[in-house]
Amino acid sequence: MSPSHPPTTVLVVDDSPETLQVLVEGIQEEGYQVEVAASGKEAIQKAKDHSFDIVLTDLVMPGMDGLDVLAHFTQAHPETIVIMLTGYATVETAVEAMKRGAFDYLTKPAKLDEILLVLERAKEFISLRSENVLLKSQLQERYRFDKIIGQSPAMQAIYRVIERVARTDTTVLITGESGTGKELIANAVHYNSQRRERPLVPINCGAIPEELLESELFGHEKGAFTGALKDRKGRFELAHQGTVFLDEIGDMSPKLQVKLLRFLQERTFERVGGSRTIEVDVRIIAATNKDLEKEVETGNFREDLYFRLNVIPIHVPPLREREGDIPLLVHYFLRQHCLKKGLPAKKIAKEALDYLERYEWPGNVRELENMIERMVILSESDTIGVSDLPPRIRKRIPSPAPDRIEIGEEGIDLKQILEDLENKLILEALRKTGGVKNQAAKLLGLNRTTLIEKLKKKKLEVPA
Ligand SMILES: Nc1ncnc2c1ncn2[C@@H]1O[C@H](COP(=O)(O)OP(=O)(O)OP(=O)(O)O)[C@@H](O)[C@H]1O
Repeated sequence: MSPSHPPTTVLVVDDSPETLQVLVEGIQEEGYQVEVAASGKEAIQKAKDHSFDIVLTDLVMPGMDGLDVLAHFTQAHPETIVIMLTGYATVETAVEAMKRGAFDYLTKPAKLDEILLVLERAKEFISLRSENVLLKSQLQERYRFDKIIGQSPAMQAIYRVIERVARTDTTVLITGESGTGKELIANAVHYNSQRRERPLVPINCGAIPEELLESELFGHEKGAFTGALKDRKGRFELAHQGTVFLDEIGDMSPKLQVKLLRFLQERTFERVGGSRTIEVDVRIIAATNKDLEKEVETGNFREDLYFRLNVIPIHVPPLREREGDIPLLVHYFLRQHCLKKGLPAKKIAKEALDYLERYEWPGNVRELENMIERMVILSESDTIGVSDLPPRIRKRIPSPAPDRIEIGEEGIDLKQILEDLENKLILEALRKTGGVKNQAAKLLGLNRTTLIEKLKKKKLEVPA
């Protein structure tokens, strides 16, 4: 353990004060924080107020003996390490103590050196154990959102919201362009919540005609409409104690918006064609790629429903705005799709990856994944190169220079011309991206720091 850790605490339990005196001084000198107890009873009392890393106890004591002390600590303070001190006559009992969970034993009269050695080992054990706990929790951390790839600040902020919101039953509204991973996030919220053992029931409100959607959501009674041959539970009932994921909520008809609003307010509903009021306990996660605020303004979406849904908003940014996530996703999908197809793992050439990083990805992660899947199948070599990329991604910004430039007798200043051209292109990229250096750098095929260095060197002003 490094010196910055708090000192290891040791409780020495012995009924003979002389032994105690010598032991305590010696152990303290080595940097341990030592407490003493003259009986098992006192030890238990002390452990109520302090937590000890290590208990060093005599085996034979009047009243509670060392085995009793051991039994108490393994029960009440399983983290504490117990070491037995024993005379030759009771070595067998000490061995028995080891079987019952003691860390080690020492025979009396124990030399201080021996004691320190055992303490050192115990300390090492404690340190390894806590490292192990840490590693395990880091693993959990990693696996918690194992299907969502991305380390950009934007994604990290989303992970933090997921974590916080998963612990509650609050309604969540996930917005973002198509293919940004909204459904994946809805899944993460559900599977990290206390409802994880109960169903997550998704429904795409945009894909189902209104009449059908109503009965899908709320269920129907026999005879409610032609074709309703028997009673049927809706998704809300099926999701009882779980989560309902209402995808494409922005496409819901005004009539259903009213019914959904009532459900959100009262948590009760009637099946289509039914009069019995049904109560269910579900958490609602809704998602849309529409700008709901705009939809509210134009009267397509009820404002009151919008407020009910937008309790915790999660906005998923488009892929082109997630700094550094594209290479992570590319490698992840390459691995996944090669594995799925039983192919040896393929790599991607740096230059090809550069193109992918510069592309705008209007279809976001879905488009990226589909493209990688196709390339895995189509590319014949084990490294994907620029020629394997679809033409739309390979296209370059058209060169602003004409095909042929005359050079007169007087010659030209090549350096100056190139410098001017470079300046113009940099300014154009900055103008196009509203001065956002990150995006401008991408347009220019530079990394951000290179662009910033160039701006500084050339003393260029970022256009307003
Ligand atoms: N961060 C990510 N890491 C790994 N895979 C992702 C990520 N984001 C999206 N995907 C994958 O991309 C595809 C599209 O994601 P998803 O369906 O969650 O998007 P969406 O925003 O709900 O899309 P839509 O609005 O069109 O319904 C899925 O196959 C999903 O697994």
